[in-house]
Amino acid sequence: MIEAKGVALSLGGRQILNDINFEWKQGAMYGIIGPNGVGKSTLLRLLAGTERPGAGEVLLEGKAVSAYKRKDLAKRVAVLQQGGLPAVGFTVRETVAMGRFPYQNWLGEEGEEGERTVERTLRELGLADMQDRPIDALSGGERQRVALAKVMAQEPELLLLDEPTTYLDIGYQVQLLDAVKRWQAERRLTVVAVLHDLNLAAHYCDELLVLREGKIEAFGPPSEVVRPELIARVFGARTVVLPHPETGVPQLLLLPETAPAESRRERKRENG
Ligand SMILES: Nc1ncnc2c1ncn2[C@@H]1O[C@H](COP(=O)(O)OP(=O)(O)OP(=O)(O)O)[C@@H](O)[C@H]1O
Repeated sequence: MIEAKGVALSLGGRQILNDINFEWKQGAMYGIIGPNGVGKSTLLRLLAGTERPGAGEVLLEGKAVSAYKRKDLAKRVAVLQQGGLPAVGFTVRETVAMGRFPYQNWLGEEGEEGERTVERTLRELGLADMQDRPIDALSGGERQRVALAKVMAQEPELLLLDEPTTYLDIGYQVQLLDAVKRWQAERRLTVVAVLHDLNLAAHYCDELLVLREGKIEAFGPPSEVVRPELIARVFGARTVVLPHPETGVPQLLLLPETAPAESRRERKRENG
């Protein structure tokens, strides 16, 4: 349902992405991973239609993303970006209701269906109790939940997430991704997420796309992609990969050059 065909893009005279091809189906969760500056957010912008490819095309349901009218595209595609909320002056409820803009008439009205969707979304994300609070009086984690609620209220078929867990503590990270995953399963939503945390990516994504030097280095389920050789080639980091003791999902442990102080002390004791 979302396809990239020979997509290439140069920015500022530099080739950022080249020969990107994939065909992603409805209802799955895809992760985009790769080192800093490799073009992950750029690829997300191409999928969202906010950037146009220099060559090739991005197709949504067989039609070029750029050929959709703005409101039609917004009914199908929602983007959760860092800092994607208005700065001040709106309550939680008003902010979530902004997600309904593709369904409103030119007076900004929609009727009962919109109200019901906002209510349900506030409830599902545990925001009902704080719906009248101004968003500038919320913590970073709470704001991120409001941002997710806003895109959920948009009821898209395709949800694009750009590093959604940055700045969130581990509790909020899991809570946010669990909410996305639940929603994805219930509504056969397609999710594409740029994630830096490879362990979270392996847990939540059905398939991972690995970018290296502007091209697709690997694509497949986490069990095929999260391997020490590939991680070393792409990120230049030494790692150990172990199956999660409860889920079996591959999880990475970093192997820094310097041993931690505790294990140095341990070895010293062993050596007398
Ligand atoms: N408007 C622009 N003009 C010129 N270069 C740009 C522009 N936008 C992005 N770039 C460059 O394109 C490259 C890819 O940027 P992008 O933000 O897509 O990387 P990323 O993989 O998401 O990085 P990170 O992991 O650091 O967030 C970077 O080198 C960036 O400096």
